Parts: sequence; C-alpha cells; structure tokens
Amino acid sequence: MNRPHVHDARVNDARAHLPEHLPKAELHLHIEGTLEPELAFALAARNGVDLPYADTDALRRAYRFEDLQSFLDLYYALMAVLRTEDDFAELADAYLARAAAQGVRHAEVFFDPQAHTSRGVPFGTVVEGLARALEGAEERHGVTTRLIMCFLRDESAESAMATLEEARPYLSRITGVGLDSAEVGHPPAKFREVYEAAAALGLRRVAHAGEEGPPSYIREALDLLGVERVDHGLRALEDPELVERLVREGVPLTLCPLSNVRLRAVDALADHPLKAMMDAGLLVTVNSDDPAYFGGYAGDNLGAVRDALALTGEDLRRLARNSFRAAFLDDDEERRARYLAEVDAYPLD
Ligand SMILES: Nc1ncnc2[nH]cnc12
Ligand SMILES: [Zn+2]
Repeated sequence: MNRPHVHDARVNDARAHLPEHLPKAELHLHIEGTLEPELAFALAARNGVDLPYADTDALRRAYRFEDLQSFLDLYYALMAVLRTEDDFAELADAYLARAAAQGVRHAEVFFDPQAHTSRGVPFGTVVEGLARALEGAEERHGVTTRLIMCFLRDESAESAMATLEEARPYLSRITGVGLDSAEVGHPPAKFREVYEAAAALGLRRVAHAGEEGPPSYIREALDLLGVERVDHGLRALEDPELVERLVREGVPLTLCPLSNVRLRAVDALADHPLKAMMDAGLLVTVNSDDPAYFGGYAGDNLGAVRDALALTGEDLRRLARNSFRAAFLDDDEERRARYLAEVDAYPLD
C-alpha cells in the first residue's frame, strides 16, 4: 500500500527541483493558445460545435506550421469552441495549474477580445470568465496574475479603438494592452492613436514586434506606441544600434523559443539568438506563447533552450530574475522582491 505513495512523493519531489522549474514569471502567453486538444473536444461537445477532426490525435497532427499565418488560421478556427464564461474560466484555470507545476509564480496573460466579439461572444463574457480564474489563482495555484488585452493588428485601427471602448467597464481587471496576430504589413504605426488612448486610460503598453517583421517595427513600437516591453523582438540583433538602445534603456524582450522553431522564425533551437542576446546585455525572458500548439509550457521552454544552447544554472537564474524584473509588479514591489529572493534561494545543482 505504501510503496506507490512513497514513489509518487519522490517523483513529485524530483519534479519540484528541476532546474527549469525554478520560480519565474510568464510574460508572453496567449490564453487562447493554451487550449489543449482534449479541452477543445470537451468544450465542442458541451457547446454543440462540430470540429473538422476525428479526434485529438487528428487535431494534433494538424499542428505542423509553415509560418505565423498558417498557425493563426488554426488558432482562430479552434476558438469556436469557447462560448461561455465557464469555458473561459476553465481554460485559464487549466493553464494556471500547468504553469504552476513548472514554477510559474506570476503570469501576465494575453487575450484576443476581437477574436471572440467578432463571432458573437460578448466582451464581458470573456473578461468575466478569465478574471474569475485569474483572480482565484493565487489561492488555487500560488500564482499572481495580470490580464493584458491584445488588439489584432490585421484588423483596422477603428476596430481596435472600438475594442478599447468596450473594455472601459472592465478596466479594473485589465492591466495593459498588446498587439498581436499577422505582423508583416501591419506596422505598429497603424495603432498609434489607439495606444495614446490606452495610455490616457492608465493602461500599460506592450506589442509584438520583430517576430517575423523587421527591426524597424521594434523601433516603431518603442517610438510611436510607447511600449514598455517588446514581445518577441527576435530580429533585434539585425540592428546593432537598436540593440544598444534596448540595452541602454533596459527594455525587456519576451522571447518564445519553441514558438520560434514551430513557426519557422528560426531553423532549430540550436540557432536561436537567446544566448547571443543575453551576451549582448539585453533583458531577455523565456516564455511559451501558445504552449498547447508549440510543444511546451514555460519550464519546457527553459529546459529546451538550456539543452540546445548549453545554458548554465546561473544563466537560468538570470533569465528567471529578468522575468520578475520585467513584470508589471510596480504596484507591489514587496512581492517582486520576494519572488527575486525565491529565485536566488532555488537550489540549481
Ligand atoms: N506568436 C504569435 N504572434 C502573433 N500573434 C499571435 N497570436 C497568438 N500567438 C501569436
Ligand atoms: Zn505571442
């Protein structure tokens, strides 16, 4: 009777001390990208939605992407199963449980309101559902949270502005705005006025830039949108002057290594610029982007780059420290200090 129990305890203990499970903040995570095939099918059945896949294996086999757009096509299509407040709460709670198991102590979660309102799901349904899970996360999972709403950059600036208006009644639950979806051809400049309006409402600002798009998009995000963090920023190294500025100003970059391989922004993890970016003095963090689609959550990403790029334990500690330094914890500096102390105390050898 006792043996399996003792065995389980040892497994759990070993898992708790994996180097890649050190305490960390996740700062680049699309909640819709945490929709695992099993939950997608369960929600489809509950909501009477027909999925064009025979089963979860068939769906997983569709996760072979050529580029960002080929992923986005499936990502938006699968959202059809998300309809009620409970669906959004369940989705977010499942993510938070997984993230906590890999050492995530603080999560700043993106959502794409236009992808839901455009198919008839009210803004309030999405936010109330997500907020229920996020606001209970400290008690349930030991994870503090922030919510960031992203504008779809391949939709119009007018649509983004209307979405900002829709958010007004919910601003106490929303920390900031972001910009995502198809990047090339949709430069940050398109959203200058929307970001000005968001800033006037007291919202923090981030934007995807330099994932597939050129380094000039990263400059625009800084200069025209006033972003405080750059999501991805993968192509920054192509522009040495930009790198110098990002280092000087301490602008955080939220890298997503497994995503970059799956969406073919880099050929292989061994070619990922993460280590070169660390060596250049950039404030980089490691995140999971859309973990259900790209093969791993926060700890999986960290473990994968550790192996591919021969990162040391101290490199991992630095990345974890960066994640808390880059987090929107300015309203709770005591908490940030506690998280940083947890990183320093975590045994890595
Ligand atoms: N990696 C990504 N880039 C742009 N938009 C996204 N939406 C979800 N994941 C994204
Ligand atoms: Zn992203």
